[in-house]
Amino acid sequence: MALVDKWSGLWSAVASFIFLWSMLQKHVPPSLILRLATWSNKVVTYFNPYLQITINEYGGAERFRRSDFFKNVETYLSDACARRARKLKAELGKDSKKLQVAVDDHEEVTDTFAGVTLWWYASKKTQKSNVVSWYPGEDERRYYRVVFHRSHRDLVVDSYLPYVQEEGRAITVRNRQRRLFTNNAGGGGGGYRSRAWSHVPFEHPATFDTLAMDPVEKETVIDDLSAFMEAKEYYAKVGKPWKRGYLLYGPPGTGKSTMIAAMANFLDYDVYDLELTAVKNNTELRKLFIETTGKSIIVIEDIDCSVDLTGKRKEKKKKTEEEDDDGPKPPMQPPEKDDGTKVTLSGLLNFIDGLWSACGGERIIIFTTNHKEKLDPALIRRGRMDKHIEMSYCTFQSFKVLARNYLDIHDDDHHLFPEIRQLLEETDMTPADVAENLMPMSKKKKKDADACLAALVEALKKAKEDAAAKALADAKAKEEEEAKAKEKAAAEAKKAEEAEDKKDDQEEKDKTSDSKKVTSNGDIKVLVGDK
Ligand SMILES: Nc1ncnc2c1ncn2[C@@H]1O[C@H](COP(=O)(O)OP(=O)(O)OP(=O)(O)O)[C@@H](O)[C@H]1O
Repeated sequence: MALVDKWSGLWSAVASFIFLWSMLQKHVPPSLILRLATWSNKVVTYFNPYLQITINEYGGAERFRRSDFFKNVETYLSDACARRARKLKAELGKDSKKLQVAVDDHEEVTDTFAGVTLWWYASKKTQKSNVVSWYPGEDERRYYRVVFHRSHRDLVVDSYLPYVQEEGRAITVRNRQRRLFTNNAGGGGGGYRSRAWSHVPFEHPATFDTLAMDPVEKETVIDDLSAFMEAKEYYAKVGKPWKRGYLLYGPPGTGKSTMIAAMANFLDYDVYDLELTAVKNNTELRKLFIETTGKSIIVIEDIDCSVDLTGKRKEKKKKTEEEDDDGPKPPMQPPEKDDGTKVTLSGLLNFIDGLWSACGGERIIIFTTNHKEKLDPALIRRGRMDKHIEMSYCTFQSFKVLARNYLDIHDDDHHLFPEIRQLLEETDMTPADVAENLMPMSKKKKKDADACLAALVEALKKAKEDAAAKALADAKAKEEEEAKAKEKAAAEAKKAEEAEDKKDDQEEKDKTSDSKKVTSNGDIKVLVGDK
């Protein structure tokens, strides 16, 4: 009965308020109503201890683009607070295969930061526009609103919101589908909407666990990458762009590309595979670089074969040295010209450490080569290529990684291991060739570790025999070449000796005939010959 009384009291109060309000609107001028509303707002604000901050989906400098801050808040709330919400929505992200679950509109969730409670509220407002929207929902603008006690204003503005922004960004990076980019021929300069890079999802499964290489060297690379990732402030402090260069060198099939994939997976970076032969000139190269994003690895494979960047300076230098030895100094060599028709060494050096290499930050540049000695020293000096990593033939340590990957052998006591260790020390076989031997012989046949290892032993023995035969043939060829050279030198020496003898004989003959002339003529002038 008491409850019914309370409700009827409330309804009558509401009804009185509505009546009063309608009377007020009828009899009081609108300017006074506006002033009354402003005052009442002020009174409410004065007594309300809570503040609110709104983060709009569009607005400010980003009128036509979804605000990054809004996206980061959305990601943060989905990750940190969605579990506490009762109304959620699920969407398939643009770049992600993962289902993204977010807090639904008109739903409130709480969060705590440094012991302070905050309330988040998601909602949307409809744009008032005369223009008919093209897509359903286009005129709706969503926003997030955070409410907190006014005593925590500084904490929220200075610490909490930047934290939400950073966390949201980090979660986005963790969840995104990474991409493998390749440059389009012509640098994407083919008109409207043409792009410099095309991409596919990056799904290479290689990791440092599956990479076969010397464990100590592997650890050094991992440490180096970890230090790079965490060194944002250090690079800023010393005034260097946040980038690092790696040179991977070694024979084909030793795992250079596999190492790049392992690095990308370790760092969670995108990969830009730059095909230099498809780049027209330095301008295009610069454009390609500018269009890369941060948190990426830029790779130029087989740099020695990509463009003629290697020999020119050396040839010029050699020529200059030869001419120095032989006589007059040549005129100064002109610097390598950029006539806009090719990528030059200086263009590539600019690409690595030019001014614009600082934009975006957090980039790794990797060159690979099978012939380190062919590269211009300027290209690979420390500071440009900070770390040189040699990928070598398969060692026993590397083999053990491959045996674990391919055959699930986790201990060292397989009876064939000692023989394999011995053979690997005696012969050069790339990890690619070792891996090939560890693959199951046919799809139908069950993978048999013993059979695979036996096949590897045979392959190693054969490789050893082939190498020995080749070394023998090479030595024989060298011996024959040396013998031939010796023979040739001896023949030439003999020829020279004979020529010398002939010359001496002739001189002797000439002397005899001249002296005869003197005796018969008795004329002194005839002594110097026929002249
Ligand atoms: N060190 C390694 N660890 C694990 N697998 C390897 C390794 N080296 C080679 N492989 C295997 O051999 C294949 C070829 O290796 P990869 O392409 O990485 O060699 P590369 O040195 O880049 O060769 P190239 O110089 O010809 O480009 C890889 O797909 C991988 O299966």
